[in-house]
Amino acid sequence: MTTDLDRVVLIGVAGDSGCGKSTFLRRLTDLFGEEFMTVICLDDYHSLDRQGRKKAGVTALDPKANNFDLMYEQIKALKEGNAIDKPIYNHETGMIDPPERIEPNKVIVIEGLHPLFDERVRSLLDFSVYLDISDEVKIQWKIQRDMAERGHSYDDVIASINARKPDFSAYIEPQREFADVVIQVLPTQLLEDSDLLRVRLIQKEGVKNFEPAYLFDEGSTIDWRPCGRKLTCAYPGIKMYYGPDSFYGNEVSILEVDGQFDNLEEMIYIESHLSKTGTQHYGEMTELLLKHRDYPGSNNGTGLFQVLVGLKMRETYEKLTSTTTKQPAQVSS
Ligand SMILES: Nc1ncnc2c1ncn2[C@@H]1O[C@H](COP(=O)(O)OP(=O)(O)OP(=O)(O)O)[C@@H](O)[C@H]1O
Ligand SMILES: O=C(CO)[C@H](O)[C@H](O)COP(=O)(O)O
Repeated sequence: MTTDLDRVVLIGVAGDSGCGKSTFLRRLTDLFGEEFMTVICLDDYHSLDRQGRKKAGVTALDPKANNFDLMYEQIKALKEGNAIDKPIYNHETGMIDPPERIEPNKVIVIEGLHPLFDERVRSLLDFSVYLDISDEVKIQWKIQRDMAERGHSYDDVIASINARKPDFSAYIEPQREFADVVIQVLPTQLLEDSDLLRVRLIQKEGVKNFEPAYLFDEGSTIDWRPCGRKLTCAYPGIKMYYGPDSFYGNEVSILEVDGQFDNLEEMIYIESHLSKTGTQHYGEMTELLLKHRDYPGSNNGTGLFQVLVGLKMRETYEKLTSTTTKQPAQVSS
């Protein structure tokens, strides 16, 4: 087929199941538009179905249960502007369904357990994020969802997290090293036994087409307590941090928010102290948060950083597409 797409931009969203990938993708849709963004769930590249995994004694997180050759070939084809016939993993039956045709699009997002696992797939990505949820928080979120919506017991939830843990540590978590940004979600340091969150945005330095966002003064180290006249906060307030660090031996800069925002309208105060956010007009970040105040995490650092990472993805997209000189339409067999 031929396509008039000048440049297909490929984004990777990595993380365990139940770590907020769908919420993040809904926020991305606001920025790219549903029509121009196609999401591919990498569960569709499971090579073993549920029964096959049971027989082989492997989990879906194990590379042996996934077809990375096909993943690479198909993602590469999409990036080159060609349509693919992608397999479908059916979560209801646990079986592999007949394939579906996927056309290339301006933005292709590959999301799931392994977008950064295979070196060949990784090399195709234009920007990537890893959603890094600490065990304590993962348990909290899974309990909320799986007990309330899926009828699982507390013990089921803990058992399923524990059963996945060895493969998660072996195959999923190490992908953090390769992400351009990591959104790390940890329990608060402001109070003991609280469900408040401390959220860190770990931004890799030196990545092409990506300049990390910063607070006040680029490259310095800042501790900021923004609560006061311009930001109302309930006890124990909010603590923000910005500074340089190293992560898997890479130079990074970290932005951090610990605590919860009481009045989302006042987010403009925080936004006006952040720079290189990728916004296209003053207050855009606050507007995007306010648009979906009902999404989980909108009143803490998870929502704020998901929006910020989305804006940086859009900025990367703009940079890549504005520098592309128009190529003749591709012809493939
Ligand atoms: N920022 C957040 N704050 C609080 N809870 C959250 C947050 N993000 C997600 N959750 C909780 O985790 C659940 C799973 O979120 P989401 O569906 O976005 O994750 P997912 O990674 O797409 O999951 P899956 O792959 O299992 O579909 C939500 O229903 C919600 O209960
Ligand atoms: O980690 C997962 C990603 O969503 C799933 O557990 C994996 O895809 C297997 O799915 P299922 O449990 O429905 O067979």
